[in-house]
Amino acid sequence: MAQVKICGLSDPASIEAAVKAGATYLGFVFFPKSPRAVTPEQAAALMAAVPVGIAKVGLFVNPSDEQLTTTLAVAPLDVIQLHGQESVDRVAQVKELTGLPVMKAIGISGPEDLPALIDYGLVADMLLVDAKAPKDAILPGGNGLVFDWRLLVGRKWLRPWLLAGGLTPSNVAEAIRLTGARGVDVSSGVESEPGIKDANLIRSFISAAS
Ligand SMILES: O=C(O)c1ccccc1NCC(=O)[C@H](O)[C@H](O)COP(=O)(O)O
Repeated sequence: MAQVKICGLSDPASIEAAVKAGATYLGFVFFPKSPRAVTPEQAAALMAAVPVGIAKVGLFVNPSDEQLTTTLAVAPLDVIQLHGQESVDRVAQVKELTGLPVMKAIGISGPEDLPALIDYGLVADMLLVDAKAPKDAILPGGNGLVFDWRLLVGRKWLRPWLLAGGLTPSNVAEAIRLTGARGVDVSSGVESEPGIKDANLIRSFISAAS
């Protein structure tokens, strides 16, 4: 079974569904422009119901040191996900500052984006390989866009990685088969509308990724 990260959780019922269905990672979005955004206090309350052994991932976009430290003072995160234009050096700084593993998101739209997988793979603990957001997008992720999975076929990886971008209960099994991904991430593919997770879709997605 592939590891599954359900991203953008903001209500207790969805967290319960994800936990019971066997999610490995639960993602909490600390980016105010997102319809999935939570405050550190809201995240802390939601995380109280998460069993030990399931990683609580905090998603940040170009965070300042202050945003990271004030969030961590309230919300007990296990992993930091960086989903902005953070440089390789900044990834290293965030690891040092927080003492936590960092998952760096890499946006892919074509072969020209693949070298970043090596550059960031040298410093990040994990990679999240996602569809690159359009230039005019409000959100750098969570847009339900698929990239050409064939770009990843046969690739040797320096680090553990999750496949993301437009995954749904209907296409996740084929995405895993084609890319060999051992982990997958989903947000909008398990929502009934932007920011509203659907427990049935969460269960279907995790079952299909098994
Ligand atoms: O989901 C968001 O609202 C979001 C906002 C800002 C930066 C990143 C965001 N999501 C990142 C994720 O990890 C998503 O799960 C990933 O992009 C896949 O999203 P989707 O294509 O909707 O499944």
